[in-house]
Amino acid sequence: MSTLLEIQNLCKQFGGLKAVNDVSFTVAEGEIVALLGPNGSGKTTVINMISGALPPTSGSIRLGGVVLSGLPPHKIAHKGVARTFQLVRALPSLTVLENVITALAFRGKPLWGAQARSRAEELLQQVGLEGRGPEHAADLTYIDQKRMELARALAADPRLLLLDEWLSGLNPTELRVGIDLIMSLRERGMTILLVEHIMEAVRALCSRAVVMNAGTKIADGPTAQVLADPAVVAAYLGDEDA
Ligand SMILES: Nc1ncnc2c1ncn2[C@@H]1O[C@H](COP(=O)(O)OP(=O)(O)OP(=O)(O)O)[C@@H](O)[C@H]1O
Repeated sequence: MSTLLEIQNLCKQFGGLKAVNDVSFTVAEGEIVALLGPNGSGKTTVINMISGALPPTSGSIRLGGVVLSGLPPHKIAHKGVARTFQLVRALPSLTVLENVITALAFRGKPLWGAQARSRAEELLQQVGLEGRGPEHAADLTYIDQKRMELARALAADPRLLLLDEWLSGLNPTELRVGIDLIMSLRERGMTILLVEHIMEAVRALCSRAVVMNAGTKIADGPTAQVLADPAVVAAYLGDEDA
């Protein structure tokens, strides 16, 4: 497998706080990698730097060899990075179909009119919302909002999908559905970096895990091995909320 995402010596400083401290890791093409760590360990800050929401203090981020660090979010999106957020960010007054069509209009090669409509319907089918296009986004259940958010991220035809706690807040039945949906993306060859606190999902989905603690990378390897690592267990035990 060839390397798609390459993060080298990444740092982010907020005043006196080193939120991300010299972190390096890679994600290969077609792989699902978990980015783990107790609350406040710097995971979302890493995701924010990959997507361009925050500029790194130092270090580099490359996608397929192309440097992303320092570019604004829309340019990074056009180079193939899409993300979901911890809290769903949809357009509640629009229909489900319109929400996806809007995302198609903002991608690197925008789609319009009938082409956009047909691609949006295809994406809705892919996330399990077939035929639900005319419904108002505000009326969707939580899992369906999550599905729609995923369709909006996939509208960009990303090379790398960043899922920031996409599965959080789901009940056990919905969680199973969510895990299956991410598995179906993996079967289509999607490369995913996933921040997640639900270990059941991490074990089911991720071949590899990278663990952070207090801004520093403390483990990186096959998921089962990493989760059994005493340093990882100790980091989580030190965090009552995890
Ligand atoms: N914009 C910001 N300004 C100042 N400090 C920040 C900012 N964003 C994050 N931090 C701090 O950086 C540290 C890492 O936060 P981050 O949100 O990346 O952690 P996390 O691992 O994603 O946590 P969680 O699992 O709770 O989402 C925390 O101490 C946080 O308070």
